[in-house]
Amino acid sequence: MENVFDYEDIQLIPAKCVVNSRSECDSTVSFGGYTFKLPVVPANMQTIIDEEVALSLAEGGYFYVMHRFEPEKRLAFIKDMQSRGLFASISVGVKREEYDFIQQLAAEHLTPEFITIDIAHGHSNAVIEMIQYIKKHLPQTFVIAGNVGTPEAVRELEHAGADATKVGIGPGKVCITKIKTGFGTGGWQLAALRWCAKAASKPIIADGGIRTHGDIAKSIRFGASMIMIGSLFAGHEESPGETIEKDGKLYKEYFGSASEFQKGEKKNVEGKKMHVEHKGALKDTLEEMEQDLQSAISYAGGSKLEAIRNVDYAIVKNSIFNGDKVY
Ligand SMILES: NC(=O)C1=CN([C@@H]2O[C@H](COP(=O)(O)OP(=O)(O)OC[C@H]3O[C@@H](n4cnc5c(N)ncnc54)[C@H](OP(=O)(O)O)[C@@H]3O)[C@@H](O)[C@H]2O)C=CC1
Ligand SMILES: Nc1nc2c(ncn2[C@@H]2O[C@H](COP(=O)(O)O)[C@@H](O)[C@H]2O)c(=O)[nH]1
Repeated sequence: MENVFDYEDIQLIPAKCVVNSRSECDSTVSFGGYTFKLPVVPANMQTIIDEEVALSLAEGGYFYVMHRFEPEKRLAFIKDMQSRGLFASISVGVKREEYDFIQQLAAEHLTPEFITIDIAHGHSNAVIEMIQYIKKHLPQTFVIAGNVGTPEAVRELEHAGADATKVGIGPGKVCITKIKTGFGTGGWQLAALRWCAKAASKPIIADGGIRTHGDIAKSIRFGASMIMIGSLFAGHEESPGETIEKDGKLYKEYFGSASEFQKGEKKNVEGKKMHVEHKGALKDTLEEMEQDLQSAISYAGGSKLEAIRNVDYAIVKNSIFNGDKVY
């Protein structure tokens, strides 16, 4: 791979401003037949989202993806969201019981608007078969498949019927895949995104490695339609992770979906737990993200998100760990 870089190695180059105020810039995005306030979605992880957070995001005009780690709650969740006139967006895995679940949804004529197939190594027959199964039984559902890190994988999943693919293997803040297996896009996630986006004919979700709000604009520049974020969304009042107090300061737990804390056992562990500083209300972070993105659009010389896609950029340095500690 040539031209390998990550978020911290890139600066976008400003173009002449065409607005008189940043408030004129429109950060909304069309995705899966809906328009959302931001091209950003909190990660489908158990310390990031629960039913309450999902509800407030959908009501507020934001995209969300519910996690898949309490499978018994999914049916009621879909019914509840749809009875409120909101979209239902859930996650599934690829094990046998997930096929039964899809069949049950079809039998009950319950069609979630979005289903995300959430697997560590998404370039696999298991995911291809699940895409095909969902498309056969729930043809109206918008299927997001992942995670992948190569153009071949994007093409294969799209060809199988995925409506969007999710790119990012190992760049996450609580990820240890890169250390335990030696594989992934950790340290070069932004370049991997660009590589995958060039092959994509459908939307791409950039997943993992976002450390600053500026990284959202950089993801857009390199081909993302939507950006999935975990660590920046951990630590809010509403975040489901446990709150702890240390030396008079409040923290919230954030653990990986492949960590022993999620799995309840030490088998194939590829995630860790950390504590992030308490950050206040989620809505304040979303508002700040919107303002920062509006500002980014103005620096891109436009008034809509698309303006960011065409800006020039400079590669400023190289680093392999994206600012993270190894453990
Ligand atoms: N984005 C990322 O970088 C990563 C994300 N994760 C997250 O962790 C959670 C758990 O993921 P995952 O372990 O895939 O889910 P599951 O534990 O549900 O595993 C899904 C299925 O895929 C099999 N499987 C998992 N990894 C591999 C592999 N490398 N090669 C072949 N088969 C495999 C599993 O079997 P078996 O367990 O027997 O192998 C199981 O049958 C997900 O939420 C995922 O998003 C995890 C790691 C990386
Ligand atoms: N390798 C692992 N990746 C994981 C795990 N749990 C979640 N994830 C991925 O991380 C992103 C969030 O990244 P962040 O940098 O924004 O914090 C999430 O969406 C998953 O794709 C895990 O246990 N191991």
